[in-house]
This record gives sequence, structure tokens and C-alpha cells, in this order.
Amino acid sequence: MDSDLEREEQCDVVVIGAGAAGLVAGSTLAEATDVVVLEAALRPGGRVESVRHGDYWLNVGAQFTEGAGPLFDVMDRYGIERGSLAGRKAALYLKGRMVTTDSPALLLLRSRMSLAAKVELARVGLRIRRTHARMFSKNARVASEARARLDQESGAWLMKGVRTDEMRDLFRAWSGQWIGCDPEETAATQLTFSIGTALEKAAKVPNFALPVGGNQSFTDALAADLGDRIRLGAEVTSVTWGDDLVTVQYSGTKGPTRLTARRAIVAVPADRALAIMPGLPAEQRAALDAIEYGRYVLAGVFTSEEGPQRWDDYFGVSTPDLSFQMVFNHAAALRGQGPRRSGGALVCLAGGSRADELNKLTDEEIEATCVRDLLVLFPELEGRIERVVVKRQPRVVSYWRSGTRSTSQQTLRKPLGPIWFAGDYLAAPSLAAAAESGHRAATKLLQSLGAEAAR
Ligand SMILES: Cc1cc2nc3c(=O)[nH]c(=O)nc-3n(C[C@H](O)[C@H](O)[C@H](O)COP(=O)(O)OP(=O)(O)OC[C@H]3O[C@@H](n4cnc5c(N)ncnc54)[C@H](O)[C@@H]3O)c2cc1C
Repeated sequence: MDSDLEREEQCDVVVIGAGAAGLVAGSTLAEATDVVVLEAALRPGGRVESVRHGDYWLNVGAQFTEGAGPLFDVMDRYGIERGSLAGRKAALYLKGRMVTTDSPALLLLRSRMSLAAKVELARVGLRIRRTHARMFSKNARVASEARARLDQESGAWLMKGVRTDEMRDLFRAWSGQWIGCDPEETAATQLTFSIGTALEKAAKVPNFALPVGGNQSFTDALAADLGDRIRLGAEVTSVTWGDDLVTVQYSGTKGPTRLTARRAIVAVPADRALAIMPGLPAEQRAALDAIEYGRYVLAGVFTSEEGPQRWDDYFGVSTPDLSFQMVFNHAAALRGQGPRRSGGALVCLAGGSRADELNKLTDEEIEATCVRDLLVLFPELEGRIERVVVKRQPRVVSYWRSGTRSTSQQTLRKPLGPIWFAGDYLAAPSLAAAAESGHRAATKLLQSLGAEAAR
């Protein structure tokens, strides 16, 4: 492309990517400076996406909100109502029996696992609980030593001594359903964090909730407020920078554009940042290169059953011996508030190698497979399936191979000249972490502009 034909634009700060991190960064900056947010897709939100249908919605991106920080501050600011999942339960469905996982004793007593698998489950469960407690010890030295040690181990370490296929499948399902990868692909830190948190009672997970209308209510509110400061369909192809200037080239609806700004926040997934920043120094390149993403295949199902159902009280059911590994009940957040409305919304999902298998099928085959198995789990839904939404998600949360996480995060939390990075990979990956990273990058960036003005 002849550069003479490019449009030229200027602004104070450019944010690249309008996922949770980029939107929170954009909204924090908009109060103080002239900001433009560039988003390659035709919708804002990135990995936050919801589908609405009648009284219900399905999250086909981020499933739940949990944690603390700017994510919740923003939802409070926009008055986004949340249905708490604190009183809801999780269950395991195995060999035709559903047992709550909230009570380890009941799980061991009632589940249809072989005795050998039950002994292994008890051992692995205790190991995860112990390591999780150390990771979150009030003694900072104990916590940091535990994290450093677990960072060096692969997730398969947590399965030491396991011989039965039943326990291997269950553990693989937990890893797939929470991170979207197989246990040996990630470090033990993240697997301990995800499974350990899931083994807690839902009431102990801070702010465990489902925003009414879907998680997209959060990103929609931010995007509406940013208005025409967001350019949709604006795919950034290159980012170059000097000491105090960033040049961004993007292809937008008005043709190729060269935008110059004093500062930038790069809020795209790690592999995308590598692709658009060819001039990255070796340290940042290695840090981004270490980040991997889990993958999911989901089938969201809107149903039309009448009256109370036995799954109303469960937010999720692990299903290691079905084609998907988990069913999340998005309608659980609405139950217990007034009379039960007819219908519901369930998401069947598979991660890691189970997702790779489903990914070989057409959308129609995925739908047929998931509906068949959902009817094995809940035969009451026969004739009650209204609509199915199939979604392939190549990026769920980020994860790291053993030995790379802390160096990668430390490097990317530092600015690179006039550029800050933001994304879920800067902390224990989650929607809350993505929002926090955007807020942090924007705050640090504004401090640097303030310091420059004072010089
Ligand atoms: C199916 C699924 C389930 C999940 N479940 C949970 C959960 O239960 N709880 C939880 O806390 N988290 C969950 N997550 C993770 C959570 O959604 C993410 O951690 C978070 O949304 C990441 O936000 P982000 O802004 O860092 O990245 P993204 O949302 O990926 O945003 C990056 C944006 O950059 C844009 N972009 C990329 N390249 C370019 C380019 N060249 N030019 C311009 N724009 C570009 C993308 O289109 C995207 O909009 C889930 C994710 C998925 C997919």
C-alpha cells in the first residue's frame, strides 16, 4: 500500500483491543485525556459474549464473574444487577448418578467410582486443597514459596500416583472445564488455583455471580459510554514506537490509516501482540511467546421446561464420561427470586483435547452430539430444547507451561517506552484480572503523562 494514500490521525492515547482490558482502560482514560480505542471485530467485548433469548441468556464467552476490583466497581457504577451464585452447588455426574461435590464425604460415599478411584480422588483432592491453602497462606513467604514451587511443576504433578482411568478422566475434565487445556499443558500453579477454588463452596468464592442479561451487560455498558471513541472493524496491522511517540497502522472502514499517539495500551491477546509488534525486544517477545490459551467448544441450550427442576440449585455439573465435560446452569442466578419462570439456559462445554475432538465435527454434528448427551443427563428435557448455539472458542483463559509464568508476567507489567500491556495474562487469568490490568495500565499511563507535563 502506497503510504501517500493512508489517512492520518492523531490522539493522545490509543488503546488497541476492546475486550474487558481495553474497555476498562479506555473508560479510565476517557475521563482525563483524548483516547481512541481500535477493535478489529465488529463488536466490542472480545472474549465476553452473551446470547439473549426471552427471559434468559447464555454466556458463550466468560461464563461467570468472580474476584474483586474494577470489574465490580464498573458494574456497580452502571447499575448492572448480578444474580449471586453463593448459595448454589456443584455436582459430579458419573455412570448415571449425580452427586453434589460440595460435600467430599458424600461424593466419596455416593459417587459410582470404583473403590480404587475413590481412594485416588481423596488423595488428589487433599493434595489440591493443601497446596491451594499454601498458595493463599496469610504468611507471605509461605505463599510465595508455594507458588514458585508449583510454577516449576506441570499440572500432571497433582495427579502423582493415579492409576485408574476414571480418576484420570475426572482430572482431565476439571482441567478442560476450568482452563481449556489438558493437565500436562499447564503449570501446577494455575490448575491448583482453578480446581482448588472450584472445590471451595461457591459461598467462599468472592463475588461469584452472573450479571443479569449476561456478562456482555458489562462490556456493552462500557462501550456505550465510550461511544465513537471506539472504532469497530479497525484491525491494527503494525505498532512502532520511539521514546514519546507511537505509530499505529490499521485498516478501518475508511481505509488504511496511520494513527500517531503519545502513548498506547496494547490490550490484545499475547499471540496477536507478537504479530503486530515485530520490533519487540527479545525479553518482551519471549514473555508473550510463553503465554498459551486454552480452547473450548460450547453448545448453549435454551430450554422450555415448566416448573421446578432438580438442577435448579446447581450452577454446574461435571460430566467426565459424556461428550462434553461440564454443564453450566446460567439460569441458576435467577432461581429463588419469586416464582420459577418456565424455561432455562444451560451451557455444555468441553476443553483441551476433548474440545480438539469436537472441533473435528461440523456445527450440526456438535449440536446433535451435545443435545444427545444432555438428554442422557437430564431426560426431562426431551422435547423441551428450544434453541442451540454452538461456539468454538480458540482462546479461553491464558496459561503457561511450567517454569515461565512469573518471568513472563513481571516483564509484561513494565512499560515498554510509551507502551503498556493489558490483558488477563498479567495476573491469575480471569475477567476480573483483565479488567484490573486495563485499569492499572491506564492509571500508570496517566501518571507518566502527568510527569511529562510537570517537566
Ligand atoms: C468460553 C470462555 C469462558 C470463560 N469463562 C470465564 C469465567 O467463567 N470467569 C472468568 O473470570 N473468565 C472467564 N473467561 C476468560 C475471560 O473471558 C477473559 O480472561 C477476558 O475476557 C479477557 O479479556 P482481555 O481484554 O484480556 O482479552 P480479549 O477479550 O481477548 O480482548 C482482546 C480484544 O482485542 C481484539 N484484537 C485482537 N487483535 C486485534 C488487532 N490486531 N487490532 C485490533 N483489535 C484486536 C480482539 O478482537 C478482542 O476484542 C472465559 C473465556 C472464554 C472464551
